[in-house]
Amino acid sequence: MLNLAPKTLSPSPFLFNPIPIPFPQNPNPKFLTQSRPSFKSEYQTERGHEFETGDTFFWHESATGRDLSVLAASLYKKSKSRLRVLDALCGCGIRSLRYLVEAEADFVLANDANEEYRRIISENLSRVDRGFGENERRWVVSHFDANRVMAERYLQRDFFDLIDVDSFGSDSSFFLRNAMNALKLDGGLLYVTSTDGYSSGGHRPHHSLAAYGAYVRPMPFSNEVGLRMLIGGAVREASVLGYNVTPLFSYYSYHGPVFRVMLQLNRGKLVDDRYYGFISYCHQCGNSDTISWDKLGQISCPCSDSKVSSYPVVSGPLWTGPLHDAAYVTEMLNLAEQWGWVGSGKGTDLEKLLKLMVDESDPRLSFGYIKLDEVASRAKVNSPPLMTMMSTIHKEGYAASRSHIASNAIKTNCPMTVCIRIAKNLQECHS
Ligand SMILES: C[S@@+](CC[C@H](N)C(=O)[O-])C[C@H]1O[C@@H](n2cnc3c(N)ncnc32)[C@H](O)[C@@H]1O
Repeated sequence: MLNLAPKTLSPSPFLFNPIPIPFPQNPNPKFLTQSRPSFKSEYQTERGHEFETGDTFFWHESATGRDLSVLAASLYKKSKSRLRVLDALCGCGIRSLRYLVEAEADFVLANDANEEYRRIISENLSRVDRGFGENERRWVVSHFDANRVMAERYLQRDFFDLIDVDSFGSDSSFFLRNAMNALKLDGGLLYVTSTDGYSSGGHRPHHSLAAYGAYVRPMPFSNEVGLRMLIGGAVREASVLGYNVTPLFSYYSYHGPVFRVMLQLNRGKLVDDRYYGFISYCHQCGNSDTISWDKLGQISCPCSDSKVSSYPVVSGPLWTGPLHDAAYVTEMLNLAEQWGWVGSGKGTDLEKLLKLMVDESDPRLSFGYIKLDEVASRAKVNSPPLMTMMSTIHKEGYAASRSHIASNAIKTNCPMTVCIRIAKNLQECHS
């Protein structure tokens, strides 16, 4: 039986072989050597926590991504009364610190392959249990390749409730199999990241095929495709292991750009092909659709007279199901309000984001989003005002919501032809 009690500092007593892997052997050296964001100050404050960043890889633009994961982790702790976290690529350790303080994690293993970060991570985490004896510490720092840490935890049957794989700049698919193996599979959480805007934009389909198992073509809602590509890759990997995946929230940020998804894994039902399939986009008429596996040979588009159209381009397989669990996101919003992060007329970006995520979860909405610039260009009118467009779409009996991904776009089940007609009418009314 493993002792979960707080341990001394690295090298981690959890690991089979406490000899760190030297950098050149790291399987992903490109990631370690890439240029890092620089800051004037070596100290930062986030949600009231002061911490040192020094020369570590730290982006304050990722604060919202950290807020979201801490909220989800805290809800998990409240429902399961336990929370063991692996912060597998921890940088300066800010996430580990926040999981310990805000989500009240019982234990955090803060790992970063870069040994030069040892002092900074340890000092940042020392602030958490200040006043406690060394034996009462809830955290351990290690410096190994993340895949190695996860594989060793799995072999020791020492599982985590939450694994955070912040693989900024590299493919999280590289870590997925080991992360899933090291996760508790009665609802354990896996937070994964991609910064692969080229692949989601359809600019390197062979790479997206290799990394995420999806051949991705250019589509106007490519940033949502990026989230679906990331989830789809995890769905495929999980189903190999006999697990199913539920996205709790999916977050796109244009800083990077970064795609982050919080996935819940459970044993049992394998990949649900209702939610794992193909997406088509017709450049001719602007309509998009999902295509199930059994309809792959019969792709046509409403704008085409012929049975088999040459117009739609197809990407996939991707996750085609809901991007968020609306109930979970609502609980996150309530918790954020309790913590004073939102509410009282503050109208914070986090509040707007969480509310948009709930709106986006309306089951009547189709995947993707329609950019109003595209509607305007097809209708040959000026770009229609977003709120007027949405209310007119509602009046016509369709569902519509704003998108957290693109500010001048709507998610809707309204066909492009109807959007074009509405945009033309709006222009006529105002001229
Ligand atoms: C995006 S940064 C982490 C940022 C941090 N999670 C935060 O929120 O501030 C990625 C980190 O992963 C580390 N890293 C790169 N490859 C790794 C690997 N294979 N295993 C473990 N850590 C790795 C890098 O040293 C870098 O600090």
